Amino acid sequence: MNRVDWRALQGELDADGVARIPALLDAASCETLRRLYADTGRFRSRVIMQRHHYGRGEYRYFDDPLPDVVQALREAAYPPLAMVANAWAVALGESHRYPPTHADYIERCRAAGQTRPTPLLLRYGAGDYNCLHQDLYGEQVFPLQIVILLSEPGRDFEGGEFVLVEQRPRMQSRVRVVRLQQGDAAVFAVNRRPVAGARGAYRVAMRHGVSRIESGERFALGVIFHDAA
Ligand SMILES: O=C(O)CCC(=O)C(=O)O
Ligand SMILES: [Fe+2]
Repeated sequence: MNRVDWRALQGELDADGVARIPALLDAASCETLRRLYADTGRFRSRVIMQRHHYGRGEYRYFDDPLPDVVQALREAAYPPLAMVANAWAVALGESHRYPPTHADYIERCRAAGQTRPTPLLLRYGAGDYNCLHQDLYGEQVFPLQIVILLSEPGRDFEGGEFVLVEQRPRMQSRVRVVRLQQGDAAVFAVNRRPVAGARGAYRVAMRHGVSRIESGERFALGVIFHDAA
């Protein structure tokens, strides 16, 4: 995490609501995380997406204690992202502010009854997809999250692109495909973000999802900063 240029990333997030971090994890770490999927004792729950009309595929929410790499990622990425989150709150005229450390923020989630960890591993096979959605789990919402692709496109799977859709006021929706390679991360807006307009900032709603996996198997790690009720 030390090599991440947070300043540049903050600028990209302000401009686009999404930023890529190339090679955040090396291939060995990706493989280790991918293999954890079968280790059912590490997870608090499993979701079969088609049962809830979330798409097709499945995911598992990690239980406490989180894997070291996930815990470290949450702690290291939170402070620079909280600066963006606070600037967005100011721009949107919202009064809440995010505390400087993730431990402080988790205390706030706990006080709101959001005590269950939200980092997750997702597994998709051929024909699977993830419908456009927002990862909201209670009143406490940290407005940025991270996804890391654990499989290699072209080698492990085809299709399965991460997409973001922006709904701007009185305009038609706009889609962005974020091309990731194994180990790359995307940082993106969870539910809304400010966009500078002629008369101050306006609010843009964001949703994300994954297009159909055409073949092979695709794993991803999702790191969400608020916990769940
Ligand atoms: O599989 C993906 O790339 C997206 C997963 C997702 O929806 C998330 O991490 O919140
Ligand atoms: Fe998601």
